[in-house]
Amino acid sequence: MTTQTHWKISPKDVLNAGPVMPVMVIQNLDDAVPLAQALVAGGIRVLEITLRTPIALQAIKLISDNVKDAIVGAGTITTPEQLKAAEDAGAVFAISPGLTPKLLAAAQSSTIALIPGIASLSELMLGMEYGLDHFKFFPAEAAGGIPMLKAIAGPVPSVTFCPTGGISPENYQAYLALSNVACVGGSWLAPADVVKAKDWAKVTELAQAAIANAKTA
Ligand SMILES: O=C(O)C(=O)C[C@H](O)[C@H](O)COP(=O)(O)O
Repeated sequence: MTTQTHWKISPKDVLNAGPVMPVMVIQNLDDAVPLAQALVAGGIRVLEITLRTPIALQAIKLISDNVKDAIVGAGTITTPEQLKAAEDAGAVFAISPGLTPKLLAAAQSSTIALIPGIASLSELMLGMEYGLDHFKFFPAEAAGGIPMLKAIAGPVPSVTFCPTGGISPENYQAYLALSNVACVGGSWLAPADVVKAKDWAKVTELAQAAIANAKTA
């Protein structure tokens, strides 16, 4: 198995840093630092900033430079060019919704960790051929949810997942209880309306609740 010893952080450390990973869609650059600070204040260190908005790379740079306890990752990475841009902006890991041989190959020579998404056994096996054993499971609910993860644990027990897509306060504890799940991802931790209202206290409250309820899972 190839090991990515040159990555700034290991996918294992990213997925084990906490039970929940917020999927952040930042529309206004002014929101980037206060939103990240609010999540960190609530006990969440690993942040996924999606490349869904034009200012996402600037947001990654601002948060990396100004929120010292945050472990900053870029989401929605689909190409080697985006991986490079995320690396240049200061992200220490990248998450992709899926995987391609081109992206997997580019990650081998990147300094930042790639946590690619899979939704099938063949995609998983392709990622494993590149030495990976930590993946996003996306879109979790639509791609088979908990029964799918339990089924994968049969033939491939050595792989760990961060299920994302359709995860909510109602179902995340059941995912966390699975042997092959280290954390879950979701946009519910940074809801668009709460961010728009700049209600940072609410963001901290959501983070604290997610962590506290994960412990009782
Ligand atoms: O943009 C990306 O990088 C993605 O891959 C998708 C996100 O992780 C999910 O869309 C989050 O799903 P929800 O929590 O159901 O909103």
